[in-house]
Amino acid sequence: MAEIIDGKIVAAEVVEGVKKSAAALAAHGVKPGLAVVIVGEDPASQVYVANKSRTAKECGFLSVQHTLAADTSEADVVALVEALNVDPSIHGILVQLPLPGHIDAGKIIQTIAPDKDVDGFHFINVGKLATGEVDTALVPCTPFGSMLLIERKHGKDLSGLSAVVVGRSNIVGKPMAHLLLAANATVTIAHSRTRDLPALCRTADILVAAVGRPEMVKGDWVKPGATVIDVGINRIPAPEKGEGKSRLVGDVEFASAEKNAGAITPVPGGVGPMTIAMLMANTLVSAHRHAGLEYKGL
Ligand SMILES: Nc1nc2c(c(=O)[nH]1)N[C@@H](CN(C=O)c1ccc(C(=O)N[C@@H](CCC(=O)O)C(=O)O)cc1)CN2
Ligand SMILES: [Mg+2]
Repeated sequence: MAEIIDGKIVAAEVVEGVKKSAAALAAHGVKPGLAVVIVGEDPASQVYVANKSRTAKECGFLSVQHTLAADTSEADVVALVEALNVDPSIHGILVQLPLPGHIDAGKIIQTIAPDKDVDGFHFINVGKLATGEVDTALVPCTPFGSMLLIERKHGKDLSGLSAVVVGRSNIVGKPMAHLLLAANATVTIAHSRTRDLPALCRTADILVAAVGRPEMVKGDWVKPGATVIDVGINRIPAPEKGEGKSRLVGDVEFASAEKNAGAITPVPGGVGPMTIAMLMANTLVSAHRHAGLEYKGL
């Protein structure tokens, strides 16, 4: 049976480190500031945003939340982001996704000042990551957190290891592949058009599932001893828990995969908590950079 990688424990360690470093920054008169923008009332987004704001406060940050009505115009969201871009008390700006359909998420993301883009979605940060400038980029939180879990298992140098990333999203799949590549892994990105996906997955020493399809990756797709990072968070009906009840599952069929894997992240409690922890780390990094200070963390 696989070792279960507990993301809650690692995330708590990251947050603890951020707290200490934020306290040290206070001696320089710097208080990291995180602004979180949410448009509309998507219940899951509301929970994530509340967790982000709460964790930021726990870290000793200035935590500002802007809650906008679902019918807010794109121009008004742009204007808010532009105001935050020039607000010296704010070092990190995050616009919660998804946005309502009438707002072009790409336009909003490209409006965020790259040096405050703690989600790491701006073209500048994407380009830095893709060209190996990881040290000056802001790295997307979910892949960054996944990478930290992989590092805990395999160290920082993945030379000789083969990694398969299932999913090619801009938010997870592509940045994940770049981080693995930067760590010297031999990386393949797989997706819905990949031929014989099970066979490809079976070649992976590190298998990252980020497709958003409940329990798609089966246990017999996992090479014996592989490290499996499940990025999926899917809510599915759970009639066994009662009428109308649901439960969370990942993109990996956990019960069968844990029999083959050497180590595996659970859902919930794996990658999810790392996303919020790494957001804190990114905000801290940004606050250091804005103050002209070096951050030697993580
Ligand atoms: N602007 C952004 N929007 C979104 C991001 C993002 O990184 N930036 N990621 C996701 C949502 N997300 C954070 O925003 C997020 C999702 C899940 C978790 C998490 O801790 N999940 C728990 C389970 C939670 C539950 O019970 O529902 C877990 O996996 O243990 C944290 C953050 C989309 N939008
Ligand atoms: Mg849209």
